[in-house]
Amino acid sequence: MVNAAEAPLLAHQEDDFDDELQPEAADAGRADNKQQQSGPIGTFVWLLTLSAYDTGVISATLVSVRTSLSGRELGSFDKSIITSCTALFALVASPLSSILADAFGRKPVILMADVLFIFGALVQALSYTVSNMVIGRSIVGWAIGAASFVTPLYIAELVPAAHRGRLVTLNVLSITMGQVVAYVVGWIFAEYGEPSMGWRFTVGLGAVPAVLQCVLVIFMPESPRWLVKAKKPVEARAVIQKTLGSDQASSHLVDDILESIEVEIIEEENSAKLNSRQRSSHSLLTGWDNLFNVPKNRRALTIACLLQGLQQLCGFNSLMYFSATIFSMLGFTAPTLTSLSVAATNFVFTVAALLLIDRIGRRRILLYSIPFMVIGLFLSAYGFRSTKIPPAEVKMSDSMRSGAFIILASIMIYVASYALGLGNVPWMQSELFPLSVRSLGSGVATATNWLANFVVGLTFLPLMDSLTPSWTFVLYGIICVAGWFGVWLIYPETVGLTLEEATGLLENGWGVR
Ligand SMILES: O[C@H]1[C@H](O)[C@@H](O)[C@H](O)[C@@H](O)[C@H]1O
Repeated sequence: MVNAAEAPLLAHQEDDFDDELQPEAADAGRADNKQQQSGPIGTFVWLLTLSAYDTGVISATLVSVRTSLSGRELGSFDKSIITSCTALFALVASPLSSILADAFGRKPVILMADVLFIFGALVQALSYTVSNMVIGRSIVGWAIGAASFVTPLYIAELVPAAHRGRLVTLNVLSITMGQVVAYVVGWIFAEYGEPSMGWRFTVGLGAVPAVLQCVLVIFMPESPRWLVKAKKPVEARAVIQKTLGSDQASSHLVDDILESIEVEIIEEENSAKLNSRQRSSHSLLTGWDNLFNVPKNRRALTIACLLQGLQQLCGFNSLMYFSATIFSMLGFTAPTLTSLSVAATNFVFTVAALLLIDRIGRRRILLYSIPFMVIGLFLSAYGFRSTKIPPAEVKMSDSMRSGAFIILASIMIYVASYALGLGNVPWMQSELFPLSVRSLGSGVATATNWLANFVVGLTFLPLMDSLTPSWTFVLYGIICVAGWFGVWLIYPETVGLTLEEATGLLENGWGVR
């Protein structure tokens, strides 16, 4: 997802910048944060859960749809396409929305995403054929791609400096939280709703946070950074004044902040010009050239793509999307409730990770947690092997039940260890890149994430059918083992380093000692 890509980048870079230039400004910002957190921006940040609702909602939907689409039970192919088209369109939409956000501002793009969320939710809720559902999920994919890119960017540009550093944290938290909400809603409608209608409410409810966000956005200001870039300093000034709270913000402080934004934009433009002159190529290509041909940038990109690719290819989202399908196949009587444990464990251990990550370190937390993912995957493979999957009409025997519980327990081990490491660490990607290629590098790594997400969503059920469930889980286990060696070989520890030190590590090699 492009979501966390830009946010941490701006967070760190502007944190340092503001703190260096005007200590009092940063202090005032910090004091002001406490007020901001509970204000509209706090609400706004939590509305980020919006894009995640739509990734979590599919699990319960797939088992509740039954024959309401195209008048037949969904096959593996239907389920795979319905699920993965969302990731595919998100992948295309995020780079496009970054162009729109530069041309027209952040607010119009957020509004556009909200309209797409509402429209997509309605199309899904009113679908009577598989292809209509695919269209609805694809529209939502566009919305997710745009929202996950522009919302954190907008918040990062709007909130006072000291608040921004928390954005990576909040972002992953709100994603996993959105998935929990979607699972709970899915479960309630699957259990208590009218069988052929419940799922329609589950997907349709995706429109509600979008409507709320629309209303909120209309009253929020445009990003001051974008306004300065668009040569509208007077409007930018008014926004800064407003976000600082008019009583505290002396005009001196507002001028300082405005000036710092202007200086930064001029520096960016100058360095872009200089680069393109030095390399005598078109400026659009310079960034790419820098990213691929400067060894330390190439190393940073390799690491970021390895981590993002591994985050998806380890198979986690196949559980996020299909856990209810798996648990109903295993004969659990309330599969949507059982699968809620996946989303809830993911959320709880994400919270734990965020408390631990700065103490244990990124490299170390990955090296410790991935082996437990492998254990969880191999144990579930064993569980699947020793459990005969009962035909739908046959009641479960005790041995079947204990096999099913082994699978459930090992999936929990896997999910918890995923959430502790791989679920979070890749989103710290921006700290690997120097400023000149930070945004581009994070964007490419994020695209790798969506691409791998798409591949996993598309192939999971066909793999379960053709390879058997056991071998599918073994395959994910092997990918994790390979990934562990990759991390061990090339991912240096960056915890506790300044951004310059972190990017400096990759100057003459991988920086792994
Ligand atoms: O960091 C997030 C989180 O782990 C989510 O639970 C998962 O669905 C996303 O794909 C991932 O990017």
